[in-house]
Amino acid sequence: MFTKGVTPSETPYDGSEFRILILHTRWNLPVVEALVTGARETLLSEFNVKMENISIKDVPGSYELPFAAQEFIKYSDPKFNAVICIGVLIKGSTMHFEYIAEATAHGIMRVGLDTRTPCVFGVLTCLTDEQALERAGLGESPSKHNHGIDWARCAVELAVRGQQGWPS
Ligand SMILES: Nc1c(NC[C@H](O)[C@H](O)[C@H](O)CO)[nH]c(=O)[nH]c1=O
Ligand SMILES: CC(=O)[C@@H](O)COP(=O)(O)O
Repeated sequence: MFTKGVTPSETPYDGSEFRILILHTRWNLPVVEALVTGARETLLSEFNVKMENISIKDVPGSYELPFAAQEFIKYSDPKFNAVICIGVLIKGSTMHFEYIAEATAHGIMRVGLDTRTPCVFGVLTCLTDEQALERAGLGESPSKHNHGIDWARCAVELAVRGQQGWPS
């Protein structure tokens, strides 16, 4: 078994001039907060994003992430180079989870495509609490890993490539 996560790019990406929005839910907040910390610390330490250029905003649940991301992108000036949407969905006993997971994934994708601002899908879709803890780097599992780290890497890479122009 290996720890899942994105290997850092061989290209040393510089995020020192970027403005990044971390938009997170208040559902399942203890797990979400660990993911936000993982993303924020990676932006600061691995990519030199300036503290004052990281905005952290919250919404109630994952279903609200796409709409809020769209509005923040539309009304922010100067604009964000990337948005990291963070939420944690945990399966309950109804179909609620399936509808929200599907809508949130499609919504975040749509906001990214429509606004041409990279929108990272930082939403865990877990069947158990333990799965969520493990993927936020919490709990006792030996293979625990904080996916916020991966989402920060993803955001900066896409922001750099957007700035350089994709064909290059
Ligand atoms: N059950 C979870 C939710 N549900 C709430 C919805 O996301 C939404 O806020 C509500 O339906 C109002 O529009 N949200 C999560 O982020 N995680 C869950 O496990
Ligand atoms: C509408 C809700 O948040 C809730 O009733 C959904 O229930 P479950 O998470 O058990 O599917």
